[in-house]
Amino acid sequence: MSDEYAIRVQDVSKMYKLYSKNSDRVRDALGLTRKKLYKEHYALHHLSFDVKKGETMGIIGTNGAGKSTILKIITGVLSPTEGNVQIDGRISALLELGAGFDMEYTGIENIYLNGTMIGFSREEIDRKLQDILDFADIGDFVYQPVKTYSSGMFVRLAFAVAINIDPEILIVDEALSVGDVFFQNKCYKKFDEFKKMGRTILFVSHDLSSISRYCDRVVLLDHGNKLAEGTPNNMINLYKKVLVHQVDDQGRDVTSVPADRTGEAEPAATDWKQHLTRNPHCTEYGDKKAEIIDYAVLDEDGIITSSIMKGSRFTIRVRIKIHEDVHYLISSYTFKTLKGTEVTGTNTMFENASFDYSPGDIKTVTFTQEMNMQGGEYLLSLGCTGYNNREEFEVHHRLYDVVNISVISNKNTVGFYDMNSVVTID
Ligand SMILES: Nc1ncnc2c1ncn2[C@@H]1O[C@H](COP(=O)(O)OP(=O)(O)OP(=O)(O)O)[C@@H](O)[C@H]1O
Repeated sequence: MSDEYAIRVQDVSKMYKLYSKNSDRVRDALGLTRKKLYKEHYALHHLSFDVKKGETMGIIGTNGAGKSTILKIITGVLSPTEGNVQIDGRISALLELGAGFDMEYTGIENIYLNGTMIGFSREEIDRKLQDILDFADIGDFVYQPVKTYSSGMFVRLAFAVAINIDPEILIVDEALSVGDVFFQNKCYKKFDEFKKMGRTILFVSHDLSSISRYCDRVVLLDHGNKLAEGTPNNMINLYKKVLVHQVDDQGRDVTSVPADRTGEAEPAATDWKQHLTRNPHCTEYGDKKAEIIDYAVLDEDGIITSSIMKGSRFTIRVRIKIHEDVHYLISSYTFKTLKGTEVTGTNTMFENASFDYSPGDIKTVTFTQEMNMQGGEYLLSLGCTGYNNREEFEVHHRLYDVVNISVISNKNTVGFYDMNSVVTID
């Protein structure tokens, strides 16, 4: 393999045999029949990509896309059905929580166990021990069996071992999401140091902000196939379309989404919401004198999506059917954190956007604004309320926490909101 590459994945396929009965598996294993007793399931299909030395490569894709499978093949935990993988450099992998750890052993014993598995001598591990303990920062718990650890402590120790044994290639699968934010921050700092030292990182995550912030290139997998490979932002945009089924198996756009930006007459019937996953725990109520019949969240390219890049303009669109004579109608939206704190929101009354309507009308309300919330997960609520002719407040239709919106960010500040400070230093 040329010196340029740390990892070369060449035409790798992984097929699992799926048996409908356990007895079929046994009969097949014992060679008792010539009949094919299983269905073939390809977790990976002719996958090829290269990771250059010094690169941070991300792998993204929906659940079951094959991300963990390719990492396990690269680290040698699984063997491919076809194809091959070439590695140049000492690998340290942080895959599933617990892989390579013995639950009955203490933290210290596991450090030695892992170190020796990777090929270090006891003396070498002795020299690294303090760094590992400092990084893990789990105090006296290192003397306890790891089965007593919380998942957070566990990942601290596992990451501390993985990163401090001086690997040339670091492979991380999602595990960081378990730690608290400060520990995550410490790990990402270590990533930066690592990158500066010219080391290679292969990184799987559902956290698109981290992918955007740390990766040089990204491979997008879907159902075991490589859909595309490219810059983080291009791949994240394509992934957002995969999430709402707007690409074919070659990564091409296949749906023209009806929520238009052209100002043409609105089509009578829309079904934007089918492109978004509705929160199964959404609370819905109201007298339905006016009803929210459809809604969409669109990114700056007019694509319906539940992931918005921080700093970009985006749109919330709501279609309301007016069933009865209502006096003063208000359409609103609110973003909340997953813990239920309201972060921001507005409505047509605050925005002085009153509108005329009559029973039987369908109105589309469009809110367009810049996404300035921090990277993270939020719940969007929509409302259609108003005042009757006695000036009493009425709730016509509310969809509380109807969709989960991810804000993707490669810069975070403190709190919920970014004031976009301009900093100068004299
Ligand atoms: N031991 C197994 N036997 C059969 N099928 C398997 C096995 N392990 C994984 N698969 C299948 O292989 C496919 C890829 O799985 P993999 O875990 O690599 O996906 P992933 O992209 O890492 O998903 P996630 O994001 O949910 O972790 C899935 O369809 C999964 O069901």
